[in-house]
Amino acid sequence: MLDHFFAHPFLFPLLLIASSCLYLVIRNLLEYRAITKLGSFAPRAHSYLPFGVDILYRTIRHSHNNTDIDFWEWLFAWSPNKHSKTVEVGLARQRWIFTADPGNIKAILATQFQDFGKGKRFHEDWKPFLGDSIFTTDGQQWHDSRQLIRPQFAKNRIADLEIFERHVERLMNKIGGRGEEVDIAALFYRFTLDSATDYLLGKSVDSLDNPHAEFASAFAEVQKVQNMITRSGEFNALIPKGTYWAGLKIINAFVEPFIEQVLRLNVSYLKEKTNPSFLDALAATGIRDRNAIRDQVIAVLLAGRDTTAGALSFTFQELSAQPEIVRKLRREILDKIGASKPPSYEDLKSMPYLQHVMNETLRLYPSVPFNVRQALCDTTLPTGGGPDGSQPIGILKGTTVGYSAICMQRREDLYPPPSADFPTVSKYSPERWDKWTPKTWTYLPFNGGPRICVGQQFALTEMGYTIVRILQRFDRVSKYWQDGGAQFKSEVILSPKNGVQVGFWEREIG
Ligand code: HEM
Repeated sequence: MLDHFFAHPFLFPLLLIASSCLYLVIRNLLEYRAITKLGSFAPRAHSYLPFGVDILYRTIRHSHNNTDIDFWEWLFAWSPNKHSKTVEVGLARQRWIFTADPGNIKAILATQFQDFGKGKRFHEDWKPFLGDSIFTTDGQQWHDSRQLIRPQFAKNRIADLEIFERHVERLMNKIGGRGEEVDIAALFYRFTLDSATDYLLGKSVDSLDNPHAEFASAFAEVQKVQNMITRSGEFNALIPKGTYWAGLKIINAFVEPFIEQVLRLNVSYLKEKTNPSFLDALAATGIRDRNAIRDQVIAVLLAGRDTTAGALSFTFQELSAQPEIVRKLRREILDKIGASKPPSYEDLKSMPYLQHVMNETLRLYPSVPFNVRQALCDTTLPTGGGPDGSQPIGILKGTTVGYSAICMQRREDLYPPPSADFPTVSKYSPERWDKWTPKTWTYLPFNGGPRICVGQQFALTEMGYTIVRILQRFDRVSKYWQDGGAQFKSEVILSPKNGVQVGFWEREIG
């Protein structure tokens, strides 16, 4: 037998290739049978190279050019039915589904919540940064974190606006009042870091006053590398991680003394404490595990900081381009509380135009534009399959499903036709909210279902408070940023690509 191999040197490699091909054919057949037993296939985006290498290259190119939205639209164009935005792709031998259909997103997030989760891979990739926190886990582990964290965002906890006042005052002191050019986005990122650390730990990192503070730089670096790790999937071992480990050391060294301090206090004292920080409140529940506390605090910091800063930045980008919105918003603010009194939680809620401005920002610029879930069992998605795109799609355990709030919220077919009251979808117009409410599951800046953003009210309060205080002091906003080109980038969280250069004009007193 061995003689044959030596006599025919190509026999062994040929046999190897043939058996690999046979294995692949059988595997694909079995997979095909399993999927068709559950439902249909979605229209497929074709690749012209093995393993979808051309599509992988396309993803990387679009991500590099900050045109991810164009990549998703390119994918959706493979669907023959223009009202179905669900397609599938084979990437590195894995089947991926991409969707911007409200029915499918509702299934992933709510009606079939148990079937889809963040998955093992996400947990592993994020473990060094966020451990076993609310952000990285599924099932019981996630549920326990959610139970622990949710009460900290109850109305009575977020209606205390003292913290925002402290930091917004500092923010405004960095803005000249004679139209001087300032990158307001850069200031908002420092402002939300300061207010979030103050709220979470009871002590701010004060990055508005010390922009190069070690913590701020370390946090930014860790986020950047984490994003690269997440995007590179199977190949993440190739990402250099030196600055990542160094950054984590700095973050932990900053947070740990606060944890040590709070753990020295007894639970009954913490329960009675007036104005407790998030950390105090966590420790008051009796939790004593240092790592668990650290993970939850960092997770909430990550979830709450860039999201709110980005949304504030886009708001002022749009306000600077449309002075009539600034005038109308100021009128509402002055009528409601005047030019100097800080707004209360109730004041903010009773300013409809302010609420419409924030809704409109999050419609065009949802902070988490692209998101992903993994099928935790064999299941289906309700729509997008079959020749006319109306059949359920069969989904096998482990399939990755990408879904996009930004693509869905920019779909013209999900809105009323344009009219005098309702401008085209791409226009920033808070007025459209006067007589219109989006159909359910078509507007999801905070996600939906059991995993809906736990900080939604905190975020809207912080944003509203900041907008009101700025417009009480300044009555005009000049636009210095340039039109054209990609205006945003999406490294997990959407942010303005080149900052937001504007100028503020202090109102004349007297
Ligand atoms: C404009 C501001 C914000 C937006 C648009 C936003 C949006 C979102 C979205 C889309 C998710 C779902 C992520 C996922 O499951 O994959 C989420 C989750 C979360 N958000 Fe927010 N967020 C904002 C601000 C905040 C703030 C200020 C906090 C806290 C201070 C916060 C805390 C959280 C937490 C802890 C989760 C995880 C919830 C869970 O998995 O159960 N967010 N947010």
